[in-house]
Amino acid sequence: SAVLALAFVPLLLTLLLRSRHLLALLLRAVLLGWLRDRLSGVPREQRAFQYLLANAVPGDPRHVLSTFDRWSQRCEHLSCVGPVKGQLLERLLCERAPRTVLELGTYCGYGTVLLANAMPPGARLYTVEPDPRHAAVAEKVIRLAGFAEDKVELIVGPSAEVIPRLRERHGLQRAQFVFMAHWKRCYLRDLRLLEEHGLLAEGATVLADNVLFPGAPRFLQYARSCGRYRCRLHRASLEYCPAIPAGVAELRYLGPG
Ligand SMILES: C[S@@+](CC[C@H](N)C(=O)[O-])C[C@H]1O[C@@H](n2cnc3c(N)ncnc32)[C@H](O)[C@@H]1O
Repeated sequence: SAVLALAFVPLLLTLLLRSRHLLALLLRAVLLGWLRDRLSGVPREQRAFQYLLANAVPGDPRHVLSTFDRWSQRCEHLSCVGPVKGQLLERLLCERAPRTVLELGTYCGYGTVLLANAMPPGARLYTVEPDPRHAAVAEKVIRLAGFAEDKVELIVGPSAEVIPRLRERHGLQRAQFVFMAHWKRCYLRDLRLLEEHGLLAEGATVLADNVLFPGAPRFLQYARSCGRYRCRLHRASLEYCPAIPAGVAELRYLGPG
């Protein structure tokens, strides 16, 4: 049995070597974050906001974003879209100039600030976050970056409850740009909800983050096969982890068909 056990050593080493970046992420983002939360009694999102307050220039969205990036790269990992995929978002927003933008999954407001900064003048952004603690941080970050309620509206609640009442309660007739960055298992359900409630404008862009890792295979399969979208996959790396490959799906809504 000792010989058998020894035979597994190279296999184990190979597995460890291959998944070293994932293990490092797990250690940094989950274990260390949890430990710091317990020791300090302050959640990491609040710690990030304190860093922003001390270092970011109020009213300067670009500076707010770069301060966030510094925090995530040097101090603690945050699951924000980050600067690399952020460039793709900015480019698409510039090209498409949407008047109405919807973000699912606000977290600390990084993506919200990035989107709001790249939208054309007069455009309106609705962002949805179910966790009240994250929403409280995001609200402060959005206002710190200089965006008022008439430009960016933060809606607290889970997407499945918020989407059906977006029109009546929040006045969103149709979204021309949707950024999905919440739980991957909700992507397909929420895309279908947006379709059912007629909330996607014809030609709308739906950008879905991290569809390869952690991954949203059913969403991708639906988007590619239902005939309502033109799909493109942008290969990138996971936020603040250049060694972990990731992908962003860009969907162009062709109409109900
Ligand atoms: C990866 S973070 C979003 C990052 C953010 N878009 C950014 O770029 O800074 C995912 C967020 O989705 C939120 N979330 C989870 N389930 C959700 C749902 N059903 N509807 C809306 N947001 C959800 C989580 O609470 C978390 O804050």
